[in-house]
Amino acid sequence: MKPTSSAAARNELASDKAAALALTPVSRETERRLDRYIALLLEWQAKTNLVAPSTLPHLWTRHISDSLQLLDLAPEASFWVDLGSGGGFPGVVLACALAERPGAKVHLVERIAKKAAFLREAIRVTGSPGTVHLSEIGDIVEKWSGRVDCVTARALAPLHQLVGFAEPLVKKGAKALFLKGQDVDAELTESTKYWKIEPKLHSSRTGGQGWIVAIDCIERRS
Ligand SMILES: C[S@@+](CC[C@H](N)C(=O)[O-])C[C@H]1O[C@@H](n2cnc3c(N)ncnc32)[C@H](O)[C@@H]1O
Repeated sequence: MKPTSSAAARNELASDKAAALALTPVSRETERRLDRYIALLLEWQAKTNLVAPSTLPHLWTRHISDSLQLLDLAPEASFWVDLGSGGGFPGVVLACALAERPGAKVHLVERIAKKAAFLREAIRVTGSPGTVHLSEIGDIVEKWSGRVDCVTARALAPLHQLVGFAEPLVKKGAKALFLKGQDVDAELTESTKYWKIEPKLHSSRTGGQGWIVAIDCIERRS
């Protein structure tokens, strides 16, 4: 798909944007930031695979709304850590949405240099409160010293691994919010072999078979 060269593709994306903003409304300022982010993502997508090409016509509903819906599950959270940010979902979207909240900050952790470079550029062009860490997740979460209210991950790893990644941050008081697909029950069963957790499941507002797993407390089984 070549969205910028096709009027039909532009129209499709515009109607997808309208559907997404009806589902997860944002302020005018946030919408402008998200527009800049999407424009950059489409530019970079030609040289770096940031999202699955099949999802390009539905960038707003599949990726932007999917990310924005997390805000309602942690309305007071100002300090976020997004693990394995890739093309910026949900991290960059959250940073765009939190830009008007004084003092808010989103940390984005990504181990691939090219993707981290994209994330830095996305934070710059959107003027959002984000910091990109080019790092392995394991290296950074163990020595995290700042405040963290919420830790997120999407399309990163099976749930039992995500719980392990998030454990040091949840022990510091963070709530974990993981975006998961239809196999969430099997992933929860597997996770409880290794971890004592009391997850809350929220069905995704973006349709399909998606779930958000919210976890406030993590203890390793001995
Ligand atoms: C499939 S992508 C998902 C990206 C994004 N969260 C999304 O939903 O579109 C997973 C990303 O996590 C990064 N990643 C995987 N394991 C990681 C690790 N141990 N430390 C840091 N980044 C990691 C990968 O480089 C990749 O960019």
